[in-house]
Amino acid sequence: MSGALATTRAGEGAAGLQTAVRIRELTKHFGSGDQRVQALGGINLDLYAGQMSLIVGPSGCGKTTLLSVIAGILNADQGEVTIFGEDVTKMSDRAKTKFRARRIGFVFQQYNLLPALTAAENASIPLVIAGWSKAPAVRKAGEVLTAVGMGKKLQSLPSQLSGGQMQRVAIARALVHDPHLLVCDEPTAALDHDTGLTVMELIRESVVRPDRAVVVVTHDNRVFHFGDRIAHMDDGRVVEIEDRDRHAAA
Ligand SMILES: Nc1ncnc2c1ncn2[C@@H]1O[C@H](COP(=O)(O)OP(=O)(O)OP(=O)(O)O)[C@@H](O)[C@H]1O
Repeated sequence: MSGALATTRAGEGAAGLQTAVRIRELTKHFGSGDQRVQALGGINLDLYAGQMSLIVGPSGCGKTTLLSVIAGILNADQGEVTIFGEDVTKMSDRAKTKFRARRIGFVFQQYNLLPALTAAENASIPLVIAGWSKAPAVRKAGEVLTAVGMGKKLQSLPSQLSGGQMQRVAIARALVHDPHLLVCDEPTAALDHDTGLTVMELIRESVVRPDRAVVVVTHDNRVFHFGDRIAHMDDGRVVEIEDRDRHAAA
């Protein structure tokens, strides 16, 4: 597909869209002394609601580190990350865990399904963690699984599913608690090309709503065209931002 493409310098914003993720002067190092590695070297980036944003760049440039800080899994050294107006970098670990459970959904390259649980039970986990009792949680998970094309596999175990089907279960699990932000780390990396495209389409359809945002880390350039905003990273920095008008005439 093709659409109008605008390239801006890192840090510039797009007008008229609600900011979902606001990142300012974010730094992160690992190790110390000779082993010290700068993973993030002062990131400034805005990602918008109603959009799918991609974070791309060469191996080791800091993509997963950035996604982990956005998702509140990893603490930054310095800087600020606000998610729909809430500053995760200022939260206590306890508050962050609660915030994550309520507001964020996760999809990873590895599906991380529990092998002894059915598809519906796996997808219900965030609701059970949020305090739902099992029967309504599994029922709700069944609805979301049906919406992602897995209605006939609710009782299947992960070992009975293909990679693409397992990723659909993982997507249903990520969406079941109706998060505002969906973060995906290489969601297509373990899938063949066509299945990868279907999964990206599904993620896009499921989350691109005015009050929701999705951020995908990927090195798979075959899925770049799904992005509304593409942040290119190199050596711990955002070096270029592409904004694509998906509705523009080809
Ligand atoms: N836990 C860690 N301990 C030490 N160094 C780390 C750790 N995690 C990441 N790094 C280093 O930080 C830098 C950024 O890593 P990161 O995993 O964020 O990159 P990436 O762009 O996601 O790479 P890839 O595409 O290969 O997954 C790399 O130099 C990496 O070796």
